[in-house]
Amino acid sequence: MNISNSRRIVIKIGSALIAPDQDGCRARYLLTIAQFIVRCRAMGKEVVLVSSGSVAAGSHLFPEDAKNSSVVLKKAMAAAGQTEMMATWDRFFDFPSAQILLTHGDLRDLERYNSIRETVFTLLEHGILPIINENDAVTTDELKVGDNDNLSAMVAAAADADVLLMCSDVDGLYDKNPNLHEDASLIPQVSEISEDIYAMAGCATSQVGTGGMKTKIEAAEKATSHGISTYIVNGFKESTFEKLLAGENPGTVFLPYDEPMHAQQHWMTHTASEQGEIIVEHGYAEDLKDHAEPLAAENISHVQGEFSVGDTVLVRTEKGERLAKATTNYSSCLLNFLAEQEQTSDNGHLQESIGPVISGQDIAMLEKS
Ligand SMILES: Nc1ncnc2c1ncn2[C@@H]1O[C@H](COP(=O)(O)OP(=O)(O)O)[C@@H](O)[C@H]1O
Ligand SMILES: N[C@@H](CCC(=O)OP(=O)(O)O)C(=O)O
Repeated sequence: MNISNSRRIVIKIGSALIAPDQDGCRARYLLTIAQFIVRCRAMGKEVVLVSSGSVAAGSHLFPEDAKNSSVVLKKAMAAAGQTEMMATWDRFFDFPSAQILLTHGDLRDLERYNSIRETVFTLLEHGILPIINENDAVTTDELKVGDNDNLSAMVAAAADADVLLMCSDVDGLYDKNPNLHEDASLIPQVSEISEDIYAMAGCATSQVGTGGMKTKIEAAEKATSHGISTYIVNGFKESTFEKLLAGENPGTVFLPYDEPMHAQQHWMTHTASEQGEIIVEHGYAEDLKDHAEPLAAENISHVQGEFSVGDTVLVRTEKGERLAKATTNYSSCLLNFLAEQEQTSDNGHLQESIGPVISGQDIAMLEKS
């Protein structure tokens, strides 16, 4: 899938494009991108914008030495800069735009995840451009995504997009950092994201970037597993967007999985956070590596953490090998109770009435790490 034959596109814009001088938002590079968005919509495509830049836009309101500041000041910068960033985008369009601020806490809660989907779909139905950013002002270490590359991939999956465009300050993924190596070569296409691909990615070197190339590859892994064609392109070049509209690849394209994960499995694998752990016995662990099958209480060695029915849990071995993430049908309290009962009576009848601890279709196998 490319831009010319796509239906719904998520475009991620990095900080360096919004606030290139780290001195408030600048239209310098945004006009071309705004025109691209307008042309996509005129072609009948739906667009969702994930925009970084609130911290970079707000930093000039604080003392110069605050730029490498504490988390608290960065949150204040984000809150102040978000207003400026939204106003900057809104000035380019003669159609309305809408602000959506998210944390990972929102995305990993299935009820809130579905609520986000409903809001995005409703905005798109009414011709309103959703502009999404991480809610830096309220997020915490435990709740945050931390970079808009991964956020844009989660948004693309939630929005059922068919293309994710990550616009950066380089042409695409190179075999090594092009800002540090003159002999770096651009990689036009990635059909499988392997450890070798990750090994090429260094960190951000711009003054304002957060994610670097590693987070873009993580994002590509999330999006392609959901069947989304993912591009890393140079947002600073006008030619980038002309080529995209012509159906060409101006940067690096990550090809989508031939057999994408089902939506629920994708959400569990890439967005949900495990609320606890179920440690399984060796026999079940070995069977699970072949195929996902229901988990019964007798296959459980023990549980860790506290979780409720319907929560996402990690299924792992005694040695810590992460096997799968799954939706549990039993709370940790009930599983611990069953474990105590096992010594005294047969609780098989209880399981017959409730069913398996984990149903086969609620298991998302994890890639061997
Ligand atoms: N293998 C690589 N290919 C391309 N860029 C790389 C690579 N490794 C590290 N980088 C760095 O990643 C930067 C892009 O990430 P980042 O600064 O976070 O951009 P953005 O703000 O657009 O997300 C590039 O400017 C480059 O310095
Ligand atoms: N929520 C942050 C996003 C930070 C971020 O991911 O920046 P970048 O690596 O430039 O896309 C902000 O608006 O500054």
